[in-house]
Amino acid sequence: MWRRAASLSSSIFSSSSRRALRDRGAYSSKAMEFSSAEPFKGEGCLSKEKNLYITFVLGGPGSGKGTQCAKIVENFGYTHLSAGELLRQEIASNSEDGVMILDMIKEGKIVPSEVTVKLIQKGMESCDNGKFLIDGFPRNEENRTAFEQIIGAEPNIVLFFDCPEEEMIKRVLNRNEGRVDDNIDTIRKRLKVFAASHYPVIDYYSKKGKLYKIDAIGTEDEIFERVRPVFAACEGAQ
Ligand SMILES: Nc1ncnc2c1ncn2[C@@H]1O[C@H](COP(=O)(O)OP(=O)(O)OP(=O)(O)O)[C@@H](O)[C@H]1O
Ligand SMILES: Nc1ccn([C@@H]2O[C@H](COP(=O)(O)O)[C@@H](O)[C@H]2O)c(=O)n1
Ligand SMILES: [Mg+2]
Repeated sequence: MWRRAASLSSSIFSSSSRRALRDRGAYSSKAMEFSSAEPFKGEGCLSKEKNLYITFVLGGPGSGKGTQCAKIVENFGYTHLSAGELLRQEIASNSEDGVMILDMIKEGKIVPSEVTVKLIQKGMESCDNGKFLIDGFPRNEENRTAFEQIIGAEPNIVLFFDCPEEEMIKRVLNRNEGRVDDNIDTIRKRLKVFAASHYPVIDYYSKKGKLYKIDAIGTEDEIFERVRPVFAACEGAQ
């Protein structure tokens, strides 16, 4: 059974699971420093109603977050909430914030955290499942602290897809899904924003022993074989 986020942390992994993960190259040396359970604030309504298991999925534009999330959903029964996709749906619904969000996305900027977290909250509340992949979030420290304050929870684990810029540019330009930000000018802006804002977030979770850094070069299946053991270890610990 999935337990309340309060009682879960990377400490749920047995030492043999940790060894197996390390041997498969699923995480960096920093992330190998597992911390003990963090106190769970649990003030948000969600945390009182559901047993939560939250994974944040990080990585630059085109690093393959969405692609790998689809495989995690298929294999491990998570609910996938992509922050970018929730924002695009908000634009499509002609909501009050739609025009502001579209302008930010076209410029590769990060939308004010309260807007994004409220959309994530709605997504989490409308779902019976408590196992969430929150993709493309948090993009910066403001996102991270807003989630803690509004949702009242922390992630159990954080995946970081590590991909060179040239590869990310190539993948985004080949994506062909009609996204307004899949053009070279916006990609360059998004990469700048990513470079300027992601490190403190990664560092924060690394120090907490929650970070799994995944080498995002290879075929989609090869990369998933690096991701799989992270989730298999969680299942084994239930
Ligand atoms: N390992 C891979 N090798 C080659 N192409 C890939 C790989 N993984 C994903 N792709 C392709 O690269 C593109 C970007 O992948 P994806 O949409 O999963 O990235 P993302 O990290 O979610 O990007 P964004 O942050 O822009 O939403 C897609 O067209 C996808 O099919
Ligand atoms: N936490 C976030 C996530 C996304 N955005 C905006 O959406 C754009 C697309 O996001 P993807 O994850 O789908 O690549 C992104 O460039 C941002 O403009 C955001 O503001 N905050
Ligand atoms: Mg995506």
